[in-house]
Amino acid sequence: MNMNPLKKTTLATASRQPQGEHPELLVRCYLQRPGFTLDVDLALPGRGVSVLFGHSGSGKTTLLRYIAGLERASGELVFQGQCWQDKHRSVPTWQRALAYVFQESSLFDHLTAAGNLQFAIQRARGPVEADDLEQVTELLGIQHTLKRYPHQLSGGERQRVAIARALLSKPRLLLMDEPLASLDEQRKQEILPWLERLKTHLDVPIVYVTHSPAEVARLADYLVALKDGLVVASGTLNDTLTRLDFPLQQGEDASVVLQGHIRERDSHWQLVRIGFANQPQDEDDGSIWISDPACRKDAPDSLSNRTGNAIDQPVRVRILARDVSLSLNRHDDTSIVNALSCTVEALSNGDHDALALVRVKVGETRLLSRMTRRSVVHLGLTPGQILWAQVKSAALL
Ligand SMILES: Nc1ncnc2c1ncn2[C@@H]1O[C@H](COP(=O)(O)OP(=O)(O)OP(=O)(O)O)[C@@H](O)[C@H]1O
Repeated sequence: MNMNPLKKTTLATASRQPQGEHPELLVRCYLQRPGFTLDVDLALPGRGVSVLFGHSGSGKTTLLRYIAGLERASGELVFQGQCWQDKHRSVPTWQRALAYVFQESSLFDHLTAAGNLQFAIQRARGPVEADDLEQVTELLGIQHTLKRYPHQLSGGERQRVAIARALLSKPRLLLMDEPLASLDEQRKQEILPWLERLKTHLDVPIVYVTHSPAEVARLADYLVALKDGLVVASGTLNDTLTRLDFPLQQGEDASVVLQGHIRERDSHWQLVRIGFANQPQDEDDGSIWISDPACRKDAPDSLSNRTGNAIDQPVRVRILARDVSLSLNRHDDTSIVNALSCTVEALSNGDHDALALVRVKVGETRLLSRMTRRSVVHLGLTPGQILWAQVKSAALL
């Protein structure tokens, strides 16, 4: 679906330019409250999902509301070459081509789901064809909800209708403020695949607020970490997650999220090979074997080996730093299937005095390994050193 093909312009100054992307949203914002200052200078890419991540009170919602024109602050805001705010003017929210999805679905209770969608269609920024309505309801899997009122829907269904309503207003930018926050864990797991579909099928850039590492791993293409109103890191998902000082990397959950493709299936041992290089034949950038998701009892049809369409399917894989060990020599006398030749890039102290975090490079792919500082000294690890990374397990997201 291509409801809103994006016009590409290059706007950012070099210092704020997101790598590998055309910046489409330039945000400079300065706002002071008692005990809190938001001071941000960012260039966000014009496609995919940019996640604003940070602890409670770090300023995520305030920044999103500023982009929407709901928060007064000094600064500058330029979206696709259009100035929404500078020191002379502030374009009102209704004139900004955006839609906002809140934590709670905010549907009209007296209207059915279809009525809520019609409300958006009547106020849309451009003509909404019958096809658009069909595509959006299919994309979010809400066809069965259309005749029902909000109180007759589950929390996840209500949120999906709210997202559909936002899309049918034909925004050129979608802002989502913790859209899963009001849902229990099971509902979150239900709705995440729909959000993943959204990002794959939609040409509208999304700015998404969350403090959930799981949502970052599944949805983010570009990541901005906020702390006490300041940007402490920003960049593509892989660049930020492999920074040793990134807030998400402190603790047991330190991990990288790699984007790759299913390259090969071993039906005898029920394993698949995930390659991280762009070319199927190129294994230099790393390639790991994991248990075949199609053989799980709850495997979705799209991954099923019976359909035969899974090879070359793009996937995301999360590898925890604690599941990666390093050794000077390659060992074949181990139960660990994946051994990758790698180069040490950087080392830092871990979240505990006894622990260290080591970043290694396998071709162009970066992994993190969490180990004791004693092991670092024992192996004599230094940047540039060539050794072997053993990946104990990896999760297909
Ligand atoms: N309307 C308001 N008036 C005054 N202070 C506010 C207001 N809204 C938020 N704040 C304060 O501004 C700071 C940033 O709040 P904000 O809601 O942007 O953080 P957040 O990162 O989105 O947090 P959370 O994850 O809990 O939603 C906090 O110190 C908060 O207490």
